[in-house]
Amino acid sequence: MGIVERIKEIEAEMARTQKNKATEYHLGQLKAKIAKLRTQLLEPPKGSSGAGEGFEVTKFGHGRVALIGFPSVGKSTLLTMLTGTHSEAASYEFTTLTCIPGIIHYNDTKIQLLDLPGIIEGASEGKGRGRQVIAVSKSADIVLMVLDASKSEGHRQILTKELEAVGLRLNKRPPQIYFKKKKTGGISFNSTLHLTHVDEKLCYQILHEYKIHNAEVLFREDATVDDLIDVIEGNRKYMKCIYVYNKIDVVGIDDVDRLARQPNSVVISCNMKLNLDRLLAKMWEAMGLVRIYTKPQGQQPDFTDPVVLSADRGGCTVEDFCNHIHRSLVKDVKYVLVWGTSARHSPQHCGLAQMLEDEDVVQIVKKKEKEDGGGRGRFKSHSNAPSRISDREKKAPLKT
Ligand SMILES: Nc1nc2c(ncn2[C@@H]2O[C@H](COP(=O)(O)OP(=O)(O)OP(=O)(O)O)[C@@H](O)[C@H]2O)c(=O)[nH]1
Repeated sequence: MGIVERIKEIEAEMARTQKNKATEYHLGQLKAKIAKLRTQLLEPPKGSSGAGEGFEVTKFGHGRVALIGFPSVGKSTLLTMLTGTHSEAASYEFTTLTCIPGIIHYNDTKIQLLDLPGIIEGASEGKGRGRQVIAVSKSADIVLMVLDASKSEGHRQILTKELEAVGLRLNKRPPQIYFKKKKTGGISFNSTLHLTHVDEKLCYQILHEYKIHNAEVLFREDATVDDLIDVIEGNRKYMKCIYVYNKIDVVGIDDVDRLARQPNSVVISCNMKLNLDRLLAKMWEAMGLVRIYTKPQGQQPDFTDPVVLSADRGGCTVEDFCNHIHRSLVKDVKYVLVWGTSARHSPQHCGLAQMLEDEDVVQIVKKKEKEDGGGRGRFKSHSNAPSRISDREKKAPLKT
């Protein structure tokens, strides 16, 4: 029997089983069995990267956004509108067969937008191009789920289910469960609060299903069995998702109003160019990018070419900023001067642990320079445009 058939069989058994206190252990075990089989199903064939031909697109820019949705909802039209890159759009389904990248220029940053083939129900079982689409989506920072405003609301649920089945968790944060496998010592089960969904016995049974006999488990929130399985599997991807309802030009104002009020949703019309700026603003907000402008000593900040940091990738402290410029920079930093919303007063003298915020301006004062020149210190040739800064530095008077 194939993996898909085994999953279906277990799902049928779960549907037949009544949910009550007596069956919860059995149901928990069945859930763990399904999770294990799904992980097996998703393992890429040996020797392949997971993506397929036409899907291996090099990462570019400061972030990556994937467009996913059913066929003919307007993904290609949206890519063309936002990036100017032409992606085949037509009124028949499955016009896009591979991954088409485009670049959005927004707020001094470049964001890579990927148009992907429409996915269908059963994508999680490898139907259609589902497997490749999902593999590429996982490589993105956020997902835009494009939906047809004139079609059933059920589409959103079906897509979310398909993505959940392959380990993508949309608009959720990782469960607050500490889990560590050990070599000896048995299982230690603890919680910092009263648990209503999982008890020690259920936890033991699930771990047993994974053949884990020595581990430390600490619940820091009232998590569910599914959360525990997610933590044990350890391969879940937690992503922000914006639900983009396209084609609002063909639905009534009441429907538009209802859709627009849902959380994480934006209503747009590509054909009439409606609300695209709102979509860009929402996308920017969800990506959580932080632009830091560098200021050479005695000169105006360089507002053309920010260093772009992200809390999800690498972090946003002064140390992360320095590492982004050059790995060896951190050990030379005496302190930094920060102007902007993260500073309590302008400029603020900060250390490496200071959290930076979007549009802060940073000047680095190096140890050696201070010692060498008594105030002649300056931030040299470590920005994204080194030659330009050092050229300007040569001419400019050295003020803070
Ligand atoms: N009424 C209306 N039609 C739209 C809008 N945006 C796109 N369309 C139409 O929807 C059809 C499908 O658009 P595509 O951009 O090819 O859709 P897709 O999601 O890329 O489709 P696949 O490549 O099959 O996955 C085309 O005929 C578009 O003209 C819109 O805002 N309003």
